[in-house]
Amino acid sequence: LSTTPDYCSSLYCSGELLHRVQLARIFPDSKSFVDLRLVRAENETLADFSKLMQETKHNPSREQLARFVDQHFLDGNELDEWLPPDFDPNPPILDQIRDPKLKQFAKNVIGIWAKLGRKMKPEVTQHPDRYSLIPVPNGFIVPGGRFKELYYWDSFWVVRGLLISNMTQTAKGMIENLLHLVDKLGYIPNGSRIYYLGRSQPPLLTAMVASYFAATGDLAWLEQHVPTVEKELQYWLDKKKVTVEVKGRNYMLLRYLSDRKSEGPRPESYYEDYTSARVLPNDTTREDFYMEIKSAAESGWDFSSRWFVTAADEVVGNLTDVRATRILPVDLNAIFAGALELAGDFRNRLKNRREAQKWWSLAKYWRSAIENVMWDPIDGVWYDYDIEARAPRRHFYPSCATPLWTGAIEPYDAPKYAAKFVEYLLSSGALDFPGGVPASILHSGEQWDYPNAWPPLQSILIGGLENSGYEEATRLARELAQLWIRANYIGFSQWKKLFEKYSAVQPGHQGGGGEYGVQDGFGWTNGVALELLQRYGKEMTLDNIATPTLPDVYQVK
Ligand SMILES: OC[C@H]1O[C@H](O[C@H]2O[C@H](CO)[C@@H](O)[C@H](O)[C@H]2O)[C@H](O)[C@@H](O)[C@@H]1O
Repeated sequence: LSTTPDYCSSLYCSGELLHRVQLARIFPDSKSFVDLRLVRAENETLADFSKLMQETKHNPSREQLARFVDQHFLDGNELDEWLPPDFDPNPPILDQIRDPKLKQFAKNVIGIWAKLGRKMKPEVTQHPDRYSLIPVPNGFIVPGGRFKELYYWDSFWVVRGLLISNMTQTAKGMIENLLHLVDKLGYIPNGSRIYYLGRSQPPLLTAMVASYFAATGDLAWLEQHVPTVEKELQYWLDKKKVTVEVKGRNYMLLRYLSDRKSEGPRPESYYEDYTSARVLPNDTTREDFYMEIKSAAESGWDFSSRWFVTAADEVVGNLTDVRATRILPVDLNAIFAGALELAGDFRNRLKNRREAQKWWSLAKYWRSAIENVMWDPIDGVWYDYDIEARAPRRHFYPSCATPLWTGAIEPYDAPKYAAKFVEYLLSSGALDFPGGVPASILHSGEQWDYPNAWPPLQSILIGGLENSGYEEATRLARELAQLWIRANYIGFSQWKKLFEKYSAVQPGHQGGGGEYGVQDGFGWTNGVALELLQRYGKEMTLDNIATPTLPDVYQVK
């Protein structure tokens, strides 16, 4: 890893070989090819490919390319299945769950940790140049399905679920893997593959460290890792900060922005990006498109109407309308404001008062920027802000609850915000679905839009309402938690699976849309289910869950 640059320059990320193989559609999922390992060194593979190109007069057939791949690449198989040593099928959390069916469900969810554990094979560290996988020192939990590596923001809900399951060592190992990546690269890539270099994901490392510290009180561990935590915060400040002028005042906020050095289509979705870009007029617009797409992927919301800016100001566009870099996202900034406050808390615990003050005042600044740029006092909600249009993006997305979730508001203001926010939510139509709160109420065909309901978004919305301390909000939080657990339970009873995303319209059914089939496992789904069962399991029963009646317009035919 010491030789890994901060963006990817190998054959896994660019060049003729990648281009030819991905466009030949040898694999139905573009990610399959870039997950293969090399049989021989990269330069030898490229030399053989040059020979093939010469022999075929630069026009190899699909069969010739397939044969080349077969001879020069192997199924990665770079991870061993790993039973986390602290796995306990019956942790104490189960005693806190009243309903016997839900208790059994929680036990099943916990059992899945044993199936999702992976550890790097020693060969990966010995020959890192033959793999797209980035080595990390400890065993970890993968999301599941095609996602067989570590993902940054997924890890937040996985770590929380592990802590609830009493798997403190595994949680610690996962966080230390992420810290290791910051030490080596200066930031955490989207996932632990070199093709994800140059883009990150929502900055939840500080919150993970806080969760681990809250669970263990391990001050020596905190002291050891605080500099790395701060290094990551500095990366976001250095690379993604932008100044925006609103009502005559300048504010500094963050946006998602992938590294310009990472050119071309996303390697793991090469065919999809390359074909989307075909309609664009020239290389410059195509490069801009690739950069916007990677920046949107950095948000974790890949893809969503959240990032569409259409010429005719239509709500729903297509992927060439993605303009993520001009949008200031509520969730990113609220997560960052929360992280700044936590960094101050860490320094305070370590008695570094001056350092603590520095982070706390930056956190206060960020909270006030969020309030001034994103809070809409009339609608009673936080909106993403479009820097170029100099206007808020007035649509419902569950990310609007993130300031309440991360405490990115002044504590004394929480009930005031929450009262208005609850009114907004109730009138938005977003709570009218029996299978959970959808990612939006806009039907774009993208996976982070209606009708998909995502586990992390339920966690943010429910957690935000709960944190506000406002009675009506906490009541709503409880109802939404019941609805979500019911949907998870129905799905598990029928398919014995937990999905990456669900349908908000048909409780327990898998979600759809986007560029790959739905995956199961699933890391963050397990984590969120356990979080809600821990918080509400004492009173929650499957019998007292009222199902909202779906408005006619959304009925499934
Ligand atoms: O291969 C397409 C995209 O897949 C990932 O995104 C989705 O899965 C991740 C793992 O669960 C999740 O973190 C993300 O929010 C999902 O949208 C990947 O992160 C993308 O970069 C990739 O292009």
